[in-house]
Amino acid sequence: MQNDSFAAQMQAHLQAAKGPSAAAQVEASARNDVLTKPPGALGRLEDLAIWYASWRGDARPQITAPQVIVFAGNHGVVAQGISAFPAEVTVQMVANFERGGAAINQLANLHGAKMEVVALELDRPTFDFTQRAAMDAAHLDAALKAGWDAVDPASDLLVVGEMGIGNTTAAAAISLALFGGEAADWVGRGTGLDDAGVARKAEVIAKALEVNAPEGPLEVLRCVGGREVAAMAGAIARARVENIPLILDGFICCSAAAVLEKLVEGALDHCVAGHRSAEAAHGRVLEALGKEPLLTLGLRLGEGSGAALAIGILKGAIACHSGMASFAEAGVSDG
Ligand SMILES: O=C(O)c1ccc[n+]([C@@H]2O[C@H](COP(=O)([O-])O)[C@@H](O)[C@H]2O)c1
Ligand SMILES: Cc1cc2nc[nH]c2cc1C
Repeated sequence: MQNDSFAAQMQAHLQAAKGPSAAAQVEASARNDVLTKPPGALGRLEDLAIWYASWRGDARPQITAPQVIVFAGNHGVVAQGISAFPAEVTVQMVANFERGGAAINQLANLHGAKMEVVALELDRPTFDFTQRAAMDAAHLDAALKAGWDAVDPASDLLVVGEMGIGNTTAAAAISLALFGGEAADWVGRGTGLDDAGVARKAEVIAKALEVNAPEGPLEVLRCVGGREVAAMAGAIARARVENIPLILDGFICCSAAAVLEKLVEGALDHCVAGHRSAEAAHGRVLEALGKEPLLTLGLRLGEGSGAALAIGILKGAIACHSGMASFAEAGVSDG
């Protein structure tokens, strides 16, 4: 093979990936039509159930093996003063995840999801992307592969989350590069920047794109992304190839996902948006991806927390779809 980089292999896998099962979709829709409820009365839960069934190739599925993966990375661009918190919080929070003390641990436990934490070279932050590319090709490949390998192919639902002080700046730079507009459209407070900090962040991402001028989605990811962002992209791609439905989290997760959609159209068809974060630019990314969020609760935590909360909604949809009686079975008159 001429280009045997992991990134090129991942792209080829995405291009060759199968879609959902049309037969399961037809069967699940037919089942939905005869369940004991007025037509459409379960609203979006009905669409969710049919979508999930078609991706699993099973008209009456169960969710028994959800997986949550939290990727962590450090960012050289923190030297530009773009976060309200110091970089050491990333490694400290990884220890907290490992001890079970973070929000994501509680939400994963609540929904019976197994959770893994993948820390990506925390003592080797990416390069400051206002000076040069954040990663070289080998760094990008290693991070994509770490994400790809972290997915358990036996999972039946995936949530990918992240922890990385400075990563809303990376997500903003990615979004500006992929979708255009003004730098100011894509920056927000992150962990709690003041107005001056947000203005500085806009200058930082504008400079990053001037200095790097990345061309193509994978170059955008390499130049202004980060290890945990690339790992999320690798995991989302693997889930697509394995037909594992995935719930997207906040701004950083969706910027990683957007790289894939720009790379291969339809790469996110196995994804539903778990929530809309309070980071304003997240709503813009969701709109650009055509994804309607399930929840809008003002969360801006990351870690996969909004997506993990939405596991309950998807489980509710599947419990109704697969467990309810039909009109005929229950002896209820239909309309
Ligand atoms: O998921 C989101 O939309 C989100 C919005 C704001 C902040 N975060 C989290 O906060 C961290 C990044 O914030 P910052 O200000 O350091 O760029 C990182 O660990 C993210 O998980 C996450
Ligand atoms: C404490 C803390 C927890 C987090 N979880 C995800 N991002 C975070 C950022 C901070 C600062």
